[in-house]
Amino acid sequence: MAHSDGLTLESIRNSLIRQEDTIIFSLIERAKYPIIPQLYDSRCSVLPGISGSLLENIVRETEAIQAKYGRYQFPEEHAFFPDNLPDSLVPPNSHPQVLHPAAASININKTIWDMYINKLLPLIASKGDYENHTCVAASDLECLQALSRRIHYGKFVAEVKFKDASEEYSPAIQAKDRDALMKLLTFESVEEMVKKRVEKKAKVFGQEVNLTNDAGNGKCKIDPSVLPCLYGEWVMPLTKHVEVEYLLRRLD
Ligand SMILES: O=C(O)C(=O)C[C@]1(C(=O)O)C=C[C@@H](O)C=C1
Repeated sequence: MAHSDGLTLESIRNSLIRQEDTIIFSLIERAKYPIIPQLYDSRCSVLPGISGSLLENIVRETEAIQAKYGRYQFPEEHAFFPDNLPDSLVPPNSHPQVLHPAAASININKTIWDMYINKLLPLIASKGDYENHTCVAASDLECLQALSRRIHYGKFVAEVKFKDASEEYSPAIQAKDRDALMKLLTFESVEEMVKKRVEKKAKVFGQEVNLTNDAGNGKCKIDPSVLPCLYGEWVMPLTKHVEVEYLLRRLD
């Protein structure tokens, strides 16, 4: 069903499908590099007078620049270090506001950061060193932002589901019944399809391409089985968590 803002569950799902490509390409890029412990450990910081890990500092400062130029005016964008961001120099965009204003209070980037560094990275890279630490941090930031956008897109999914069936969702929202909301918004068959598709995309996008052998020797730049695991254990559960958090505030 299309709403006044033009959104449908199908259009939102199409966006999630396209975002899979971004996530998988960014992970394939990140898999080129090792895990450099000095990048993630604040005790190893080589920056005089600066606290926090090198990655934290690069992300914080990159976000400050992007905030200045309007990145966080878009409700699908969430900063990892939202405190003390500079004001945007760009005039507010004129897109209609689709989400309930309470959406702005939901940011689960701390959980996404922890999942990415401690769970996902070890599945796609091993410890080592690479001279250009900043280059690796930039690649981490690409992955983190792509994952964050996808997971927080749950707010849009939830908004459309609510508008499609407010009479079903409202009693569970009023009762603050998280389990009932989770049940209402879960589509197991869709989740199974997503897991199969991301594995297949990783196989296709990650293959070696050469002129003599189209099949690329079966070699893959990233282990395709990481993708259904990433989506099944973290991306979809966290998206659903965002959906529930959003719905709980939807009638405020
Ligand atoms: O497509 C939906 O209905 C969603 O809510 C998105 C999503 C996902 O994260 O991919 C989450 C929950 C559903 O069970 C299926 C898929």
